[in-house]
Amino acid sequence: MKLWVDIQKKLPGFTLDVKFETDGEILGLLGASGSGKSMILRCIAGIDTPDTGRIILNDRTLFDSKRRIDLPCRKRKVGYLFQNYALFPNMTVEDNIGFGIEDRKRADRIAIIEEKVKMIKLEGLEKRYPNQLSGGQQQRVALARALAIEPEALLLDEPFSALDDYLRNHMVKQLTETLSGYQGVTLFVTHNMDEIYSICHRLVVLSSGKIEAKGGTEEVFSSPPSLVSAQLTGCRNFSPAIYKSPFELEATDWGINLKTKREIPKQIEFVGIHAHALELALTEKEDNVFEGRLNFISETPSRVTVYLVTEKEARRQENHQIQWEITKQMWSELKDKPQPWKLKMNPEKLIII
Ligand SMILES: Nc1ncnc2c1ncn2[C@@H]1O[C@H](COP(=O)(O)OP(=O)(O)OP(=O)(O)O)[C@@H](O)[C@H]1O
Repeated sequence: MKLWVDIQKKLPGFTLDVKFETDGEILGLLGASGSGKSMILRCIAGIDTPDTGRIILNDRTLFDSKRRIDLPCRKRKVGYLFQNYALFPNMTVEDNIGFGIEDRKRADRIAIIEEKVKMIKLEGLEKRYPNQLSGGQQQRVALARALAIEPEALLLDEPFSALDDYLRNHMVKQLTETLSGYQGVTLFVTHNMDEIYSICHRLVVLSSGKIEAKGGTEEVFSSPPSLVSAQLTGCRNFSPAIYKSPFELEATDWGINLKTKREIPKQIEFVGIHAHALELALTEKEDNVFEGRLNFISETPSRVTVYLVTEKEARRQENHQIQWEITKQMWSELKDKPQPWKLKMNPEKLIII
């Protein structure tokens, strides 16, 4: 199973220009709103047409501008799960699922619908209309409809964006289970990095219609190659950086020198560290220990984000904050300890850009 995409499309104020390929693993497309994620899916599905380029699914050319090939949607064998599910409101669950397979023999069609209803665990609700289903159930019907055509590629466009947190976690688990039995290519679009991290093995990071990073999900999250890809994969702490030696840099906004595990290129621009990767220092002798003072905190029900200013920055009366994300438990142990606190940036966790 293989999908190969190399497409360009120009619109007023926006240019899409991407090239990537993917096989049977789930590929995530991560990008901010307006970065071109849906447009890529629409071009693969045949709903939108690139200006130039090629799209090849397994050994079939879906689109080739030079050879003037542009297969219609229904011949592409591509299943599309839209952001808002786009179920037909006047059709029952079974008719929605069977919509794309009306050309099949009646008995086959009934068998496929039955199998898909079972897959999404909606037995007994076949005669219901979409407005008689919960958001999560509607989404499962939309997934069943996309899979009923037995697609070689499945395109999922922000399938969880309309769900609340509880249902979202539940659906992520369910979708992963359903997809584990699916043999085709899957593209999963979202701007939610947690979803990408838990669902996708590989990742393409998009910004303004261009690819900022691609590779294994873990690898891109731990070593994003650009500032934008680091931000999109959740890094909130950055400082401009100056090369000092192959394994030492100066983080100018934070007023500290840092040792690194990875060799630093002379043209280094930024250093970053994830908010959850900061640690309390156990001894002064460790690498990359610095002193920080509390500026303020923000809380969620389970985590606390501590906004710190390094001691040097405080003296310079600068205010480049460092975010440190910790558990509530850790915060309750930390908050009454005398300041400045001694923290460290583990050399292995530094992101070098
Ligand atoms: N028909 C169109 N005419 C002009 N510009 C368009 C058209 N369709 C999309 N765009 C622009 O193309 C860009 C990419 O849109 P796209 O819907 O692919 O973004 P996205 O990354 O999926 O965003 P979101 O996460 O908000 O859905 C946007 O800047 C959008 O305004």
